[in-house]
Amino acid sequence: MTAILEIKDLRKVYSDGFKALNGVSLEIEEGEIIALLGPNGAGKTTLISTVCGITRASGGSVRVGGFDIIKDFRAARGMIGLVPQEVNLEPFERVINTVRFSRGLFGKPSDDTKVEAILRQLSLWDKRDNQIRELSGGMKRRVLIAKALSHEPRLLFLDEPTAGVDVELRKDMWEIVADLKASGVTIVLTTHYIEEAEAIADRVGVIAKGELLLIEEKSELMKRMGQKQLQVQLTQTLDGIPAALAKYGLSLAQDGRSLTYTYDTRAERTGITSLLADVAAAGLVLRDVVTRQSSLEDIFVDLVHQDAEVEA
Ligand SMILES: Nc1ncnc2c1ncn2[C@@H]1O[C@H](COP(=O)(O)OP(=O)(O)OP(=O)(O)O)[C@@H](O)[C@H]1O
Repeated sequence: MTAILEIKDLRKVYSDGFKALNGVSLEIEEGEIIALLGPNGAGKTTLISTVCGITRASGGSVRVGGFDIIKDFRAARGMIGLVPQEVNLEPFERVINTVRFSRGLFGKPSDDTKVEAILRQLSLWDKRDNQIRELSGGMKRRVLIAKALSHEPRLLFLDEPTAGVDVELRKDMWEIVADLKASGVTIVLTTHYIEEAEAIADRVGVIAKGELLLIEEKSELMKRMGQKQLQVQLTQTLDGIPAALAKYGLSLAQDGRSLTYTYDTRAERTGITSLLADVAAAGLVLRDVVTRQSSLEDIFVDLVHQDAEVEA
């Protein structure tokens, strides 16, 4: 596989001195779907704008399909499609002309067969002669995607494609993204929705305060999510973990009144039955037992939180 996007140590300092990107490095293989998760103001839009040449980087480098975004701007930009967060369409323009015009902006010869294929892929062909103002919000978002695809880019950025969209439309969008991937387009999307990243991404990146804290295969993250914790609450207070329970790798709560056991839900044997038997054999009396599943959301919150602590 070849990298369609190579970002090295990308930095952005805005004119007011604000550091929005603090050395982000990232490689994306052709055909992947990457979801970038991050809280408000994390730098997601700045990252996309810099790659697309809308914002100028303060340091670092970006190559798209091997082309440097500064030295070979036209070639690099021609490979990218951008679907912005905000709907910025001309209300009185017809759908088909909007897409034709965008294609022309990239210097591509007019090709109505291509435009038709794009409109059909996005279920907009029946609306081709409608004015933009006559479309629903979901259709307008699809027009934005059609525009972004008009010059046949290989890498598509979707900046919060489902922000403020209802559940049904969100699922439609996920299907569109899956279709685009099947047609060979590499996709980078930003989102606040963890379930969105879970549903469609191959890899998930977490950005906070201008730094990429993690980028990992979704399946690896899912493995971590497979971990569950069992908290054994006791009637007595312990000073330490009893030797008879050493093999379970337990952690003792600060107040000495509960033991926590971490296990893999998908393992053949979780070890819970023998743990509880050994707890009883060690003379400990249970007050309660609580289980908890770690989710992608926990991982996300932990990471963002740790980052804030390091900085404090
Ligand atoms: N033109 C600008 N001048 C100064 N600061 C800016 C400018 N544009 C963005 N910022 C700041 O850079 C930081 C990152 O903004 P950015 O829009 O990239 O975040 P984001 O992760 O996309 O957030 P959201 O999820 O809210 O869209 C924010 O603190 C923002 O205020």
